[in-house]
Amino acid sequence: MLTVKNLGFCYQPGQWIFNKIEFSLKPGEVVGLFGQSGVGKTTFAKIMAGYLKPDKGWIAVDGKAYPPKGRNPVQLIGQHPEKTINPHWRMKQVLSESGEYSNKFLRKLGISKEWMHRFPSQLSAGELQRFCLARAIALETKYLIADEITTMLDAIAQAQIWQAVLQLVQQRQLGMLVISHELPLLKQTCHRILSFEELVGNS
Ligand SMILES: Nc1ncnc2c1ncn2[C@@H]1O[C@H](COP(=O)(O)OP(=O)(O)OP(=O)(O)O)[C@@H](O)[C@H]1O
Repeated sequence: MLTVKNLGFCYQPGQWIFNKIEFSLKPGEVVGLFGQSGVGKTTFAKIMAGYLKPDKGWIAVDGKAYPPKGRNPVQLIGQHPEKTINPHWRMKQVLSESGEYSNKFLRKLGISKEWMHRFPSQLSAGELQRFCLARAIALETKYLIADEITTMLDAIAQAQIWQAVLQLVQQRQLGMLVISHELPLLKQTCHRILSFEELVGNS
C-alpha cells in the first residue's frame, strides 16, 4: 500500500499549496484524480514520486521508509515526455534505463522496432510518451502515477495505450493514480475517482 499522511508543501515559505493531504493506494487499484488547473495535482504527483520533498507529513510504500535507496517503486509519467529523456541517447538506450523490458509490452504500446534506433528529436510527443511508459514499468515498479499522459494523443492512440497499461496494471497488480481533466477517461479507467479539492478539503 502507498500511504500518504498529513502531507503539506509550499514553493514559498508559509504559502501552502496544500497542507493536510491524506491518501492511500492499494496494489491493483486504479484511482482517478481531477481538479481545476493550478490547484496542485502535479506538485502532489512529484512529491509521491520523490522529485519534491514535502514540508510536512510523510509517505510510506508497503510499510517502508520513503524515498528508498535505489530505484523508486513509485514511477511518475508526466505531461512532457521530452523533458525526461536524454536528447543525446537513442531510444534503445533510453529504454535500457529500466533494465529488462518486454518486447511484447512494447508491441502492445505500439512502439515500432524502427523507432529504437532514433533520437528523441526524431519522434513525436505521443511516440515519446509510449517510451516513457515502457521505461516507467520496470520490474521493481509497484505504483504508477500518470499525470495527463495521453492529452497529446488522438482517440485511437489513447485507447491503445490505456488498454496496454491497464492490462499490465491488472497482471502485475500495480497501484495506479491517473491524473486528468477528462472525467470520461477517468470513468472508463478507474475504480474510484477523487477530486483534488475533496482530497485537500477532507483532510
Ligand atoms: N516551481 C514552482 N515554483 C513556484 N510555484 C510553482 C512551481 N510549480 C508550480 N507552482 C505553482 O503551484 C501551483 C500548483 O501547480 P501544479 O502544477 O501542481 O498544479 P496542477 O493542479 O497540476 O495544474 P494543471 O492542472 O494546470 O497541470 C500553481 O499555482 C503553480 O503556479
